[in-house]
Amino acid sequence: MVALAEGSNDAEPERNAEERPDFFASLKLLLRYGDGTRHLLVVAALLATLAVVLELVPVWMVWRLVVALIDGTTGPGLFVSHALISLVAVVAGTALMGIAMGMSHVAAFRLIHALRIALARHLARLPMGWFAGRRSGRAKKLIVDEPERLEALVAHGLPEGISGLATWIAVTIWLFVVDWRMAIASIILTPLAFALMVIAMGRSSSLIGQYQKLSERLNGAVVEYLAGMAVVKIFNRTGESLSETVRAVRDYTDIETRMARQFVPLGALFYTLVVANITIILPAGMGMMAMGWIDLPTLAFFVILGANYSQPLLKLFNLFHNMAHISMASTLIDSVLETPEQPDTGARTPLKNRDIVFENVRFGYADHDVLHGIGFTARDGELTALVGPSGSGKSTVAGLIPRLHDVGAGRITMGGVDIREIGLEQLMGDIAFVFQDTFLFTGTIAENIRFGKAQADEEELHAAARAARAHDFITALPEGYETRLREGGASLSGGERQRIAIARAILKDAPIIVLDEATAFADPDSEAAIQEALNELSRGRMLIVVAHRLHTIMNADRIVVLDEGRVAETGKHETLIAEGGLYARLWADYTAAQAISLRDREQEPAQ
Ligand SMILES: Nc1ncnc2c1ncn2[C@@H]1O[C@H](COP(=O)(O)OP(=O)(O)OP(=O)(O)O)[C@@H](O)[C@H]1O
Repeated sequence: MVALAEGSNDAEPERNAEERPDFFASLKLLLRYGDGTRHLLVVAALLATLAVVLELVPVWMVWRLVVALIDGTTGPGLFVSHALISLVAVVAGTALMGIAMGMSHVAAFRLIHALRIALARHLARLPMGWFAGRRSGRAKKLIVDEPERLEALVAHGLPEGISGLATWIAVTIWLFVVDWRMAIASIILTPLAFALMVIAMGRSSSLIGQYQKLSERLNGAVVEYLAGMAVVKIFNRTGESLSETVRAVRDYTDIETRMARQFVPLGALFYTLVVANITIILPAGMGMMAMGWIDLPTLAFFVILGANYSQPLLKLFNLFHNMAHISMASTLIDSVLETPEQPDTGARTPLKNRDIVFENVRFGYADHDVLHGIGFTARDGELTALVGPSGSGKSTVAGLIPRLHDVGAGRITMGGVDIREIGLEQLMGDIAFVFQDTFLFTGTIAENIRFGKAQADEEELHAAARAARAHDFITALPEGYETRLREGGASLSGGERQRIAIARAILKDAPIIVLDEATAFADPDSEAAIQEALNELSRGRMLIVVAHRLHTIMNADRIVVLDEGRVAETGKHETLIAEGGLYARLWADYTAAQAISLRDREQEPAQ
């Protein structure tokens, strides 16, 4: 079978990115999204360098005092002045480092903010196929957790690393100017330390792909466990349902431990070698002094300064330790931002009408084909109904109209133009979509309805809610339109949520409404209210309805009957009934089910 999945190709670059981190990805992000942060970072690095130099002043002062002691030129004044200079240098150094850190943190937070916004915007422009198969925990991790990792690099790593390195290079040059042989003795361990650190980073980055997958699995497992809490409780399956979460936690701990085991021994050696140069300086210096190559003050200079000046490099330890994580996060962010958006011509296309025509449309989700050559016409201003057995592809057909997915083959036209040629803004402006599973955001009811038209005033808002038969139940709530909804609108009934979604669509006032009818509502009153709301919605508009309750579409201008991803029949209710085909069978089943439910309802009071 031909795979028609439109989203499957988009997933590839990111999947590859999961395997190995790109150590330059953070830099790439910083260059691309770091507007307003780069100058802060340059100043922060300069201030931090100055601070590190100032931190070395007391060491220099101690050396001068030692030299004075050796020369016998000390006096109380010298001690006091050197102590004062050291004090001023330490205070100034601490203050400058504080300012530098403040600036680098501001830069980091700006960058993280810019990345989160860019990710959120970009995700909204990706084809829905990209999201298929990705657990919601993963998307949350991508926007919330991954950018956070850059804080360690931008706020700490860059200023501390640059200042540490700059000072180290400057002091090394100074050491060479004083005595090149002793300078070699002072620095000989440092390149070794860095070589070990590079090996340690290589080791931990070999596991980072696995780490990434397990940490996403953990996020997904926890999010799902919490979201499915009601089911877990009802089926009393706390133990079993926890097992996936427990496994995810255990595997995550294992990989963290393995990474630490790979990194820590070499990392600890780095730490030791950076501070161990005194063990070379002392014996080498004593030997050279014995041979008369250097004098005592020079030895003192190297013992005091040479042994201390590499210390700022230790601040790089944490950065190196986290570098694999940071680079992996940046690589993932970069690969998502590089994923091509849903194609959009951006064109404003004049249309002669809004007839929607499916021409031999084929489509499949990632793992299987669902539509096999769909063809039908939904005329402007008419009510077209999509009906068929469960799983026949009705919701999929409806979702193709606002391009939630793009067709695999064939085409869909509006007013004679392929909908992929029409700019998304124009297409989305023309279509309002009411989903089967209404999603309401955390926020007030008013905000949720205004999702249809952000600038709508109160009058328009109430009019839309009235038309959607939602006004009465909203005003009956203690806080009315200002009632805050929890995530997904969990505090409302299914019917109430659907009516808010319809109010949203009415407020949007789009000429085409695509409605994926919810399969069941809690009570007949609610169902009647929704029916009225739908009638209101269809007034003067073109309506395409995925219908389950067939009496709602008896008057449809055209009923398209789907069966296993194909159009089985098309026509009006009476004609289709007369033909005695699939629709007639569906109608017979539906009316029989209605009769049973009516009988049950009539019997209820007697029980
Ligand atoms: N997001 C998805 N990813 C993968 N497969 C999907 C997805 N959505 C639907 N399907 C599959 O596509 C087929 C058609 O589903 P669709 O929801 O379009 O049917 P339907 O006629 O609307 O069903 P129902 O009346 O039960 O809502 C089914 O086999 C379903 O399992």
